[in-house]
Amino acid sequence: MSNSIALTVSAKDDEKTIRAYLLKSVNGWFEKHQLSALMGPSGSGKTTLLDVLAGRKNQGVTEGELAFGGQAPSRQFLRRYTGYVEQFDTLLGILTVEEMLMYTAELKRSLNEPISSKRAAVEMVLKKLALDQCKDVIIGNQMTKGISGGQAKRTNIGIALITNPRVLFLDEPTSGLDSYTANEVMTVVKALLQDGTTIFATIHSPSQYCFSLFDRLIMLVRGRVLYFGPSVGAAAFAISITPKVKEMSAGYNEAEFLVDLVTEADRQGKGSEIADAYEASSLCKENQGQLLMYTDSTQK
Ligand SMILES: Nc1ncnc2c1ncn2[C@@H]1O[C@H](COP(=O)(O)OP(=O)(O)OP(=O)(O)O)[C@@H](O)[C@H]1O
Repeated sequence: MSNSIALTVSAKDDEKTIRAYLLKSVNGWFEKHQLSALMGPSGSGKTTLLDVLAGRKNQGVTEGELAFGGQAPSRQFLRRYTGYVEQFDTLLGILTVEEMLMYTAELKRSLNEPISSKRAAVEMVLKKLALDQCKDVIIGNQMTKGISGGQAKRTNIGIALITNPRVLFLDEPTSGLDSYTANEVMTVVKALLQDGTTIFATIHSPSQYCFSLFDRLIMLVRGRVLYFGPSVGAAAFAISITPKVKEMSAGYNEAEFLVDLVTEADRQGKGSEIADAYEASSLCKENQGQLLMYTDSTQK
């Protein structure tokens, strides 16, 4: 749950140092067994919000309230129970997929855990991410061809899964993938919810199929929320509060049009107008009411 999250950094304005908002009044909640998307134009604050939620932001001043299961997260909690998958692969090209996961297990799981148990954890991750078929293939690099782009994304997710996180943050899990492979990766991610994991992913322009896999969506413009709610109905709502700077022509899917529309409106200087319209909407009031109930119930 996040309540009134704001992040400011120092910036220069006419030689004066001011506080600039990267995030402002960001409210929302994410539930287990749910896959939530974070969308918005480039530079709208998606990675920044993901970093704040995952406790990885060490620049600027963060304000507001952040709770996991009703409690403010400690550093240990975040390290033990959350996993973060960065946009760019952090894999060692000389290892095979299985070796990479085993290396991570040795590095991140308890020193006292027997090797057989670490091996079992690696096998489980290989199975969950449908990586068993390529477990003995070298990861590779620009010079030596190894596993495919989709397999590399899944291996990267596997690294985060090795410690059994309860909350998984994914930054652009489909970037650089063709739509078939992107859909395949997101189908595998969706299946991870069965264990009760909460998954939150930034995503740029998802295919219609990929968008349909998301349960909830939070959409940002200029570091402010313009939609928070179920992904079904998101497009209609966001389109209703966004100035009509372009038409939905044939060939667009809803999610793609939504991002293009908001980006175009923002480029025309109407970003704050859209965020104001969300804040004045009945949806925002309902969300605030729900958030209050969450806060009250966890404080009792
Ligand atoms: N330390 C900083 N000081 C000033 N501005 C910053 C700092 N860090 C990030 N920004 C700005 O904050 C904004 C949000 O950046 P962020 O990376 O979160 O955007 P994004 O929505 O993830 O973008 P993209 O889709 O292009 O990855 C950008 O305009 C960026 O330039």
